[in-house]
Amino acid sequence: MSDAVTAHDLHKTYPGGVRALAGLTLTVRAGEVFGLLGPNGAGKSSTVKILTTLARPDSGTATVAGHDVLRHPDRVRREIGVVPQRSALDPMASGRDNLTLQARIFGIRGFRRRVDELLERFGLTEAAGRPVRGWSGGMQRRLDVVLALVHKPGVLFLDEPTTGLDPEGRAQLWTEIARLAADESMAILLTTHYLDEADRLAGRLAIVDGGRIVTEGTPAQLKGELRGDAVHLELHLAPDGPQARQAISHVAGLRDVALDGRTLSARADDGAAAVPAALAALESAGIGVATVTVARPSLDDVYLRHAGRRFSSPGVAA
Ligand SMILES: Nc1ncnc2c1ncn2[C@@H]1O[C@H](COP(=O)(O)OP(=O)(O)OP(=O)(O)O)[C@@H](O)[C@H]1O
Repeated sequence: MSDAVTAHDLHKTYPGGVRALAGLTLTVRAGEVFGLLGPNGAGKSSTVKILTTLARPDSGTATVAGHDVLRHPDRVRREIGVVPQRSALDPMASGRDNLTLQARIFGIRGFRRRVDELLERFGLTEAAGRPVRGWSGGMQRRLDVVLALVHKPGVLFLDEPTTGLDPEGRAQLWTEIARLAADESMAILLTTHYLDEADRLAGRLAIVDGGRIVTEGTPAQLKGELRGDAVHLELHLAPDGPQARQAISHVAGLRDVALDGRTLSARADDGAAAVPAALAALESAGIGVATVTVARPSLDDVYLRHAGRRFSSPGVAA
């Protein structure tokens, strides 16, 4: 299967010295949904901007649908659909007028049928004649996706598509995205800072942190790397952290002990069996524990392992 998107060793530093990309490399295969998962500021949007020809890297190379993004940006633009983080809809125009304008820009013949089909498929036919500003956030976002699909792109970029949507709007859009990927055999590059979104939609995903990919694989592979259970112990007092970490580092059955704020995390082949010994060790060190949880590994645990902190740490938006 050919590669729909390749990025090799992308570097980008913005004026003022903010380093957004520090050697990012990724490949999206034709027909797959690839998730780029990372917290705010990780470099996801900078990657999308380069791949969609809206920004240039300082160094590195990239191709989309077989075209070099720097040498043939016009060819790339014809092959891609982009749903940007901020909606590009004209709020005063109707849904149908927004789509018609887009179809004309791309010079699509017989676009009325295509527009009607897409409106129907995304459940927007009834609202299509009304100005977009009166639509719900979820409907507007679905129209953003439709807008990106009018010219039948082979590669679709979705930049944090569900940010700001209520749970119902998110669930509906997830269903549409999953269906799109299955029906259209289109490559989709999805950026998100929602772990559950990446888990649900991406066939493969890469975790991006500090402008580079720290790990990649299928969600199941990434979680499978983490043998056994995830044990999380929340301490009463954050300053106890280092001593608590020391205290449980010798407990039999626990490994990969990490401290983030006042939460100690560890892996265990049998979490339930290891917890009593961990609690006893902490008690004899005079350290109070507020909560204990034992769970199957999640993508959050994968993130912790590779980025060295929890996804939901202060300063890391989840
Ligand atoms: N135009 C710009 N000028 C200066 N700094 C920028 C610019 N765009 C992005 N940055 C900085 O580059 C870093 C990476 O930003 P980027 O938007 O690529 O990350 P992100 O993972 O998409 O985050 P978000 O989810 O907030 O969009 C951040 O520190 C950001 O503040």
